[in-house]
Amino acid sequence: MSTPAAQHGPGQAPADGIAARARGLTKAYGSGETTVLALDSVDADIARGRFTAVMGPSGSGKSTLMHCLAGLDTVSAGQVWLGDTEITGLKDRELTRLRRDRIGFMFQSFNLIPTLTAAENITLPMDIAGKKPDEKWLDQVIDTLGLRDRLKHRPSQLSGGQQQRVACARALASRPELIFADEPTGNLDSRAGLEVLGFLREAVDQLGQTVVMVTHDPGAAAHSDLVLFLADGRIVDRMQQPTAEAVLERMKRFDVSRAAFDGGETPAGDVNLDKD
Ligand SMILES: Nc1ncnc2c1ncn2[C@@H]1O[C@H](COP(=O)(O)OP(=O)(O)OP(=O)(O)O)[C@@H](O)[C@H]1O
Repeated sequence: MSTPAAQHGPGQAPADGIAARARGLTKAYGSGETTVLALDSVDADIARGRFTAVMGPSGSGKSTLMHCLAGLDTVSAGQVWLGDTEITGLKDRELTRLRRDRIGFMFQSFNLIPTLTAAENITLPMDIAGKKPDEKWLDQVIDTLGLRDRLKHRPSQLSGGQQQRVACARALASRPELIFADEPTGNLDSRAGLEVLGFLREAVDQLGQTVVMVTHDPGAAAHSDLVLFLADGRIVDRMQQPTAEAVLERMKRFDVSRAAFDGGETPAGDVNLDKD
């Protein structure tokens, strides 16, 4: 599914159908003996109009990968494209504009403004950008998310699930090229979590959006089209059309290899450490 890095010069457009692309993406924190290699030469393609989940043990680099793909963090080496724009090397101001205009974000903690109504929260990023929302699209998003009768409520008057639906509508409002969701169900009970996952699925299937979701939950990952598994800063496996059971089984193998490693033994041997 990937094209060798050598085929891409700086700023050269990636092929159609790819919403975001990373080549040789490397991120190190700190320096000298305390250096942590959070991402180790990652190659990844995020397919347009698809729902991609990112999973892996704690500290494997999931958030760092998302932050680097979204232009929220600088990279140590390698290249990242959003659509046909190479974002590695862009200046802060250009990155801010790119994130505002082309990317939607959802976080575990909703990040809504408490003094604003649901409607105001949904359009806030566009208001800040001085852009008028496409009313037809916005109506469709609000109806798809079942928020029509909650628009005048403030976040404190909404349940967690409703607040996350508002955050989802905010992410969708500008019809972004890519939505990044970082543990979007982490603060929700299982029923509200399922609802939000269902809406993300609908955003992909019915509204044609592209979603990348970081999660620890195999059940949540099962709503995606493709799971990327990270371990020690590398993509070590991919699973198409995942089921919760298959994802859980795959995650257990990380535990086995980690336990063996911690015990000073050779890892179980069934973990696929091949990149791409
Ligand atoms: N700002 C930072 N400074 C130093 N090290 C960092 C920083 N951010 C992340 N790291 C390290 O980089 C590695 C990857 O972190 P990251 O948060 O991407 O992992 P993760 O898979 O998202 O973890 P979790 O599932 O626990 O959220 C970890 O070893 C972490 O300690």
